[in-house]
Amino acid sequence: MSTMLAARLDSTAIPSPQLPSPSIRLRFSPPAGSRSRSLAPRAAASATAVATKPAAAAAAPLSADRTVVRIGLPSKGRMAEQTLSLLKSCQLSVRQLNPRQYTADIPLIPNLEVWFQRPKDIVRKLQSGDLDLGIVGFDTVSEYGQVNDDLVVVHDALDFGQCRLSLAVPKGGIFENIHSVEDMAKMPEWTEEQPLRVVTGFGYLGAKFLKENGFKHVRLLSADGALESFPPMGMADAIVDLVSSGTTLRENNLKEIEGGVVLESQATLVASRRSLHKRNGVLEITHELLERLEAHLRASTELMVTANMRGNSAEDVAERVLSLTSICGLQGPTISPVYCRRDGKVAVEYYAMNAVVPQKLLYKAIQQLRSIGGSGVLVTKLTYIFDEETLRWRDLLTELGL
Ligand SMILES: Nc1ncnc2c1ncn2[C@@H]1O[C@H](COP(=O)(O)OP(=O)(O)OP(=O)(O)O)[C@@H](O)[C@H]1O
Ligand SMILES: O=P(O)(O)OC[C@H]1O[C@H](OP(=O)(O)OP(=O)(O)O)[C@H](O)[C@@H]1O
Ligand SMILES: [Mg+2]
Repeated sequence: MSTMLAARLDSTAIPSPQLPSPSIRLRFSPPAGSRSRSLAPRAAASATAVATKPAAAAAAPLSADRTVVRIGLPSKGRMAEQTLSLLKSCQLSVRQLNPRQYTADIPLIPNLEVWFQRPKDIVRKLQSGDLDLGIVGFDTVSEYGQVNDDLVVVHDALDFGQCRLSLAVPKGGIFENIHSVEDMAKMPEWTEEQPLRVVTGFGYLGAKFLKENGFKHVRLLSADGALESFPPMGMADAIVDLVSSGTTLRENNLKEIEGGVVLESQATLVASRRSLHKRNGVLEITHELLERLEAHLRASTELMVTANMRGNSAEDVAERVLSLTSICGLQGPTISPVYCRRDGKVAVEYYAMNAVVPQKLLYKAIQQLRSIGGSGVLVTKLTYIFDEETLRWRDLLTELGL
């Protein structure tokens, strides 16, 4: 049975399990997709800031006697495996000698210690100075990262754990004709005596969202899991929970409504600002992680295609290849002669064409290459595409004032 706590939402306080006072600073950066997304958590709630930082939440001092850098990775749940697999794809395999141990290492980065922790504890330990870096969902960073503004989202889109924090209500009954948050806030059913009961594991974000959307009479209930069962059981009117495929909502006769997305989330790499500034090695390790992650994720949607083409010259082959819509390469295709021996002499009859092709255009590229005389087409996966510079790194330095 889930634990359940109740909090009343009034016009001044935003309850949060970890906040000593209702004065909270919520810091969202610009939406992902923009050039400056390196420090940019994606937030449907794009609003910046509510009030000031609570004095009691000032950052704990950094322990100077720790020389090793620490990264927190999810110890369990759906993100644990995908985090390890992403790191492995970047040649950063995590070596855990004993599965019952909470520590591990990454042989390629000797000064980095891995700590397996629950996602919310990763955020808390970043804030307390016990961790320097972490991989967690943006939802968790946003919910538990409000105590101080020490957290920096270094990579906002690690391309797994995609979900949204959303308000959902029963499909029928009093909600049958309710299709938007606006409609819902105006429902006459919610009174001081009988407030809207919303169950959520996201007390801070949920309360903030409801308040910003004009809900006056709300009773916030906190629960750990199976939130979707609360409305059908009559224990709550609505939920604020994570949605991915929407299956759990559907199976429980719940629906999302227009304007009800509180936050878009996916896995992020987060760092402690103080560690980046003050702890030896953190900035360098963050740079390497960021370079590898960004280059790997950039490469993950592309394939390298090599084909042999008959031609009179490299230019002749290039002319034909450049006429294809599916092959553009990074800077353009590379065309190089394939040497063979003819009548005792070195000759060139074929040229090899190399180009990076978006995965979704692969089949079209092969058809088009064949149509201009391409043969022996080889397709290889790419591990990395390193650009001239890592955009997120530049943004991080700017954010840190370096
Ligand atoms: N259905 C989902 N699809 C994709 N990502 C999700 C989904 N649910 C949660 N996530 C992401 O994965 C993170 C971890 O969720 P997970 O369910 O593994 O742990 P938890 O809910 O914090 O713990 P537990 O379920 O054990 O109480 C979430 O913070 C969120 O970022
Ligand atoms: O939209 P869907 O793809 O159906 O996913 C949404 C469900 O996933 C999460 O639950 P989880 O599986 O983590 O179980 P939990 O409630 O125990 O956390 C979330 O809390 C939803 O219940
Ligand atoms: Mg869960």
